[in-house]
Amino acid sequence: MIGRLNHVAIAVRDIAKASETYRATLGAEVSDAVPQHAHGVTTVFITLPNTKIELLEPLGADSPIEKFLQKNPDGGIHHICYEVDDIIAARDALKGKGARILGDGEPKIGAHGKPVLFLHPKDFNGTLVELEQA
Ligand SMILES: CC[C@@H](C(=O)O)C(=O)SCCNC(=O)CCNC(=O)[C@H](O)C(C)(C)COP(=O)(O)OP(=O)(O)OC[C@H]1O[C@@H](n2cnc3c(N)ncnc32)[C@H](O)[C@@H]1OP(=O)(O)O
Ligand SMILES: [Co+2]
Repeated sequence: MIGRLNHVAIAVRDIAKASETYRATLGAEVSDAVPQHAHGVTTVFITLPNTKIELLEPLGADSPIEKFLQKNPDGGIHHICYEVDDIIAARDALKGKGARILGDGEPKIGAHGKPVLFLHPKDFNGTLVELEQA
């Protein structure tokens, strides 16, 4: 079902500082920061030859990454995002196998303008999984 690795997301407290580490220390191509109000995070994407890194900073009072950063104050890997051809078919197949779809179970438009869904980390080896329609 899953296809390409779209991105690996890292939660950080200070996205400007983290972006500078990728740009100046690691020599990577770094995007501008974009507030994603529907998701409660600000994102920066680092383009690598074979995938992307998504930096996430909390946005607003109810950010879904706030608790994670309280547990991991230095930041850390937050989720991995796989592409799927048909997100509704993938969701329904996963639900049928007992996986928990987070939120209301309906896809939201993600950072790339495509539908995304999240799967509970307890169902996937302790890793929060995002699915993005290819
Ligand atoms: C910009 C849009 C989009 C894109 O296009 O790329 C994004 O990436 S948005 C990214 C941010 N959005 C989300 O993360 C949405 C989905 N997340 C959630 O619904 C919640 O964060 C959560 C995963 C259900 C966690 O809820 P929370 O209230 O923060 O914590 P809990 O205490 O309820 O956690 C339960 C359990 O799971 C463990 N956990 C939590 N987060 C992670 C994680 N990122 N990776 C691995 N494990 C995680 C947590 O430690 C708890 O475990 P126990 O302590 O053992 O109970
Ligand atoms: Co993501």
